[in-house]
This record gives sequence, structure tokens and C-alpha cells, in this order.
Amino acid sequence: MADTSTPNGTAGSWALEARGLGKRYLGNWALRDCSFRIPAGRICGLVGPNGAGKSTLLCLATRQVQRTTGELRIFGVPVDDPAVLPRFAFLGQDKPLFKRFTVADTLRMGAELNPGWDAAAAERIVRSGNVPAHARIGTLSGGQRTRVAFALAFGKRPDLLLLDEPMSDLDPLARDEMSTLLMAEAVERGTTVVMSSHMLTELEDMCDYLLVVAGGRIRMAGDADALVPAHTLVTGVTRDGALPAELDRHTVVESRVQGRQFQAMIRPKGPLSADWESVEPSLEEVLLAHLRSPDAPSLYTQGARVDAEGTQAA
Ligand SMILES: Nc1ncnc2c1ncn2[C@@H]1O[C@H](COP(=O)(O)OP(=O)(O)OP(=O)(O)O)[C@@H](O)[C@H]1O
Repeated sequence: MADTSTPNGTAGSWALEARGLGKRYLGNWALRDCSFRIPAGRICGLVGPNGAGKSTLLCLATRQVQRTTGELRIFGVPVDDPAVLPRFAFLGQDKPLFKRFTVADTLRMGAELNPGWDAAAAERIVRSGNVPAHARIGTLSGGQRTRVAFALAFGKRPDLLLLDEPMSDLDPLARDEMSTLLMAEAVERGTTVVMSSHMLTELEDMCDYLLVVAGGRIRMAGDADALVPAHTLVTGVTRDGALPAELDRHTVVESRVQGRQFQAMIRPKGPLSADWESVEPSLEEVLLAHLRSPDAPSLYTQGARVDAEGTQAA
């Protein structure tokens, strides 16, 4: 039977839980056999190269596309159950807003559509960017539109905020402000945030949980604090330009030889050779190594892995 345990033993403590999840477009798998869990209250970075399947995963969670296989639950409720609708808000890359509405109209619409609307929070976000309330959406800059879309998403007071490259068109100050807002929100209200981004430094600063996708499959999932120390960056001298055979005792994520030196990102399986220099890598270095080597063996920290047994095609 599938394991339905939760991080702290309470029902629905997994914000997002996938079992054998797959999506095929016209015969090609965009996502395949994805099984993972994201605990409630975390800020999770969704990382992967272009075309990895990140947007597809977020579209499956927000019911914009239908899954081909498996199952996906938000706080324990299947995503095709209407009961999940009030629990999440989504901010996509294209931020669809009505161009002829003013900013004030847009926030009014948010209030009418969402029973738990937090007008003060939404207005604060818009006001802090000096976006005029009477301006029509169509006349705003890309960054100002993003700010209004953020206000709509936050105003809904969701338990789960799903963001698809949300800050790509914000200036550095606005990015900083939105990041601070996201983290404050997650801490104060226990909101879970799942955010896809190509900005690795941003993810390093903000995220305490990671989901790395490449080629439609999960490559790493779990606590950033546990994923990073599982890796070691080793350097040493090559023998005749070849990697030392001792490296094979460990899981090698990425290796390269430069002149008489080699460098490798490994997951040690035992003591390291005394001839090597070893340091703990940064999160950015670990992510880059995995992005460059999408076929490296996958890694899940405790709790992030879920048994896909018993799932069916949709
Ligand atoms: N509507 C669609 N029809 C057909 N194929 C699609 C569709 N949407 C996505 N795909 C394909 O699915 C794969 C995953 O795409 P997806 O947009 O999920 O990747 P991504 O990780 O979000 O990429 P990026 O970082 O470039 O935004 C790609 O090969 C893409 O071409």
C-alpha cells in the first residue's frame, strides 16, 4: 500500500504529493514517473533546464492540463477535486490580467472572486511599487503588471503559492522586495511556496526545499540543508590525464579533467582518498553540476520520496 504518512503526523501536511505522475503531449513525455513530496510551510525551488517539465508540473497542479498517469494531491486532496481551488494561487509566466481594467478594478475583482480576500495586503503590494490605482493594466510596464499579479495572488491568502518564474521581469529592487515578501509570508502564515526559477542565487537565498527536474524526471528532491552536505567537491592530480579509479567508489555527479588536474562533484560513499582536496560545495555549485549532468543518479532526502505503487493512468 502507498505510504500516506505526513511530516508531523497531521492530515494534509504534505502541501504537494505526486505518485507516478506523468504527462504526455502528442506522444512525447514532458513529465514521467514523478513521485515526490513537498512538506507544508516550506519555500521550494523548482529547478531544471529549459524544457525540463517545470511548467508542466505547475500546470498539472493548477489543473491547466490533465495528467496522463499517476496522481497529484494538494494538502492530501486530489487536484481534480474542486475543494483544492481555494487553497492555492498561481502566478504564471504570462500573467493574464484584463488589459482594459484599471489596477483598482483588478483588485476589486480579486475581492469579489475570493472569500478570504486580504485587501490590505494586496493594496500594500501595489502601493509600495507606486503603481497608480487608476492606471489601466494595458498601460503598465511588464514589471508593474507583475506586481499587480503578485498582489492578486497574495490577496487570495492561499495556503500554497505556485509561481512559474515570477520575478523574471522585475528590476533588482522589486525582486528583492518580492523575495522578502514571499519569505515573510511563508514564515508568518505558514504559506507553502513552490517557485520555478533559473536564478540560482535567488533560489539559494530563498529556498529551504528543492525539486530538481531534468528530462521530465525528478533528479533531486528534499531539504536543501540535507541535499547540499550530501555532496563534496574534490580536486586532485590525474594519472596520465585520466580520472583516478578510486572515484568509482563514490557516486559521481559530474567530473572534468583540465590538464593534470581533475575536479569532481561526488556523493561520497566512504572515506575519500588522502591525495584529494575536498570542500563542501555551495547550493549553486550542486545545482549547476546536476543541470550539466541530467543523467546523474537521483537523490531524495528523507520524506521527499514517495512510493508510486498503486497509481493508475488518468
Ligand atoms: N502544450 C504543449 N504541447 C506540446 N508539448 C508541450 C506543451 N507544453 C510543453 N510541451 C513540451 O513539454 C516539455 C516540457 O516543457 P515545460 O514547458 O514544462 O518545460 P520547462 O521546464 O518549464 O521549460 P522552461 O524552463 O523553458 O520554461 C518540452 O519538451 C515542451 O516542448
